[in-house]
Amino acid sequence: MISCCGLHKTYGTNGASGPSILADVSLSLSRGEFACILGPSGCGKTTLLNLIAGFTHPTSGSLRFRDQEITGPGPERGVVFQEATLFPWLTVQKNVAFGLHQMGQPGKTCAEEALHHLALVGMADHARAYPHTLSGGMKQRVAIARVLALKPDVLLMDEPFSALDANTRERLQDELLKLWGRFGQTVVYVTHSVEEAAFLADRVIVMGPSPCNIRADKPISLPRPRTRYSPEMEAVVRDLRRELNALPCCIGPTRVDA
Ligand SMILES: Nc1ncnc2c1ncn2[C@@H]1O[C@H](COP(=O)(O)OP(=O)(O)OP(=O)(O)O)[C@@H](O)[C@H]1O
Repeated sequence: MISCCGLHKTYGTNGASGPSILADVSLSLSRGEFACILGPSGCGKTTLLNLIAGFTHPTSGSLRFRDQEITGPGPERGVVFQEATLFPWLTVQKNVAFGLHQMGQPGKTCAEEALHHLALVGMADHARAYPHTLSGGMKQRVAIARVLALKPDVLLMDEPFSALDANTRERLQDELLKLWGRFGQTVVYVTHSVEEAAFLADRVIVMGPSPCNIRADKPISLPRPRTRYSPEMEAVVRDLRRELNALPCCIGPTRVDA
């Protein structure tokens, strides 16, 4: 579904090479796979996600979605950010319908589809509410409904639940897994939480700094549905923590000579 081969990313200015943000990252993701990306702050997790989303371009290397070079964002790759970026002047339903309108669907279909997807995330009763009246967890549900309404093949999620309290985070993780079980998207989920990665992922990709690239790629073979607190889960968490503890702290990108 997604393949990155020898990806390098630098942010240069005026033609000069800037710091090396990603160095030789290669990764293949299969259809329906749930991959978590784990790693210390600043090791390039969001940069990798943004490249797959098409928000930014690799300096070199190849990046493909279904064998086509990724040249920009597309509805087949939906993104959920850490903070729900809803339009404050639109109701919840209109926020979800917005992307469908943009894709040229008729108004009635957009409204119905929006309501249907709000129901999937338990927000249908709030369809007429405005974003400022919602809690953080509710806003994130709407953001997920908005992305799901576009029926993406890939869900790119950048620490989507990290700003929420522990109970809400766990509830939303459960709901995300139910939606994923139902629709089978490929999910790339960036997190700082070892426990979250162990609970959600089929596969955990550990990134490290200096140079920023992939250090480990660990299949998580725990059966689903998973129990958060079990000896098997604790063993996976310990193993992931060992991987992370072996990494140096990220002290910023490596400067590349111009
Ligand atoms: N637009 C940009 N211009 C220049 N440098 C950037 C840009 N975006 C990110 N960086 C740098 O790239 C490096 C990786 O950032 P990135 O956000 O991908 O890391 P991360 O692993 O997601 O970090 P965190 O876990 O803290 O969110 C950082 O050193 C950051 O300063």
